[in-house]
Amino acid sequence: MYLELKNISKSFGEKEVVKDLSLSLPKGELLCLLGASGCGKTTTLKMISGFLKTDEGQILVDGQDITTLAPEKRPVSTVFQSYALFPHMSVLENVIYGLKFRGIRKKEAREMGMEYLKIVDMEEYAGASIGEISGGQQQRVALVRSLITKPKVLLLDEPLSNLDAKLRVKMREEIREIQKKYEITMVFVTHDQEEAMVLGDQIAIMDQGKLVQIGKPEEVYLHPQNDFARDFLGISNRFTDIHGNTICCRPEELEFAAEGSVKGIVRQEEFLGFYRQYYVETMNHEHIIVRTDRNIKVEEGKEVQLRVK
Ligand SMILES: Nc1ncnc2c1ncn2[C@@H]1O[C@H](COP(=O)(O)OP(=O)(O)OP(=O)(O)O)[C@@H](O)[C@H]1O
Repeated sequence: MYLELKNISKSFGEKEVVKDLSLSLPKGELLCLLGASGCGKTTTLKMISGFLKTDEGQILVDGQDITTLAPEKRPVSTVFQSYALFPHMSVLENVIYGLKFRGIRKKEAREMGMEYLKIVDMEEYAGASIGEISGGQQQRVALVRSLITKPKVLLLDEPLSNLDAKLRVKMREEIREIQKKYEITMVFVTHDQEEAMVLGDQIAIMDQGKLVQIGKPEEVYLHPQNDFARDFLGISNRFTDIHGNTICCRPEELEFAAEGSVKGIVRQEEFLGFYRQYYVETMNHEHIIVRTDRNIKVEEGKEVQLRVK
């Protein structure tokens, strides 16, 4: 494995924020670290980058134990949520900043910088100041600034959270494309489940400092190991059927039927373009979300029965 976290833990005072966390990632894969606010994602990332010391455990990159190395000695680079670009420098100067400390001559560094700006289609902005470029463009600059030092592992801490919904989708596609093309090993922190599913070769779900499950998006979605993973990744229903059994299923796994396993009343209907979403209240006052083909139209207030497909 290329990146290995072995039983790492971190406490702040009495509070244990990361608890005995182990995970590994092959070279060239993108891992999405997914979890609710405060579950320890950023703390985990900071331990990999070296900005925080681990209390326990080991971190290995490409077989090298980096647990006690200073941040600048680690073959790791981070793209922060705030981008952390230098406002008084031009785009190009920002991109080549990290090369200064590597003994690369200015001329060569500038040539490299232009090459990297080309990757994200930004070479014409080389001389612009940071304030003159848009949020999406700043994101691109932050990305290539981290890539230019050729880190073995690139860490991204909610890098898209400052962008509007449309740009987020565009930028995540760009990041994925670059990641695949250059076979970069990445850890991408997000609390957006859709982002995690689209981007990740692997998804690691964290809860209260612990790893709940790690696997391919499909694996985690279709075979959640426990209730937390099921509820966290995608929408999940839990209700009691007419035989008294507890049923857990996804909205798309249910359909309206003449004779189903649960009865209820349609409380709300939503048209979402390529599907319809229904909110059904059962006789036991449990709430179920159902997603159907958009051609299936049921009036609000109607009594219905549902069946697991
Ligand atoms: N330097 C610190 N000192 C004390 N407590 C801290 C420190 N850094 C983080 N914490 C606490 O550790 C917990 C985990 O924080 P962390 O930033 O890792 O969470 P997160 O999963 O990245 O959350 P978010 O999605 O909101 O960024 C939080 O309760 C936070 O308040």
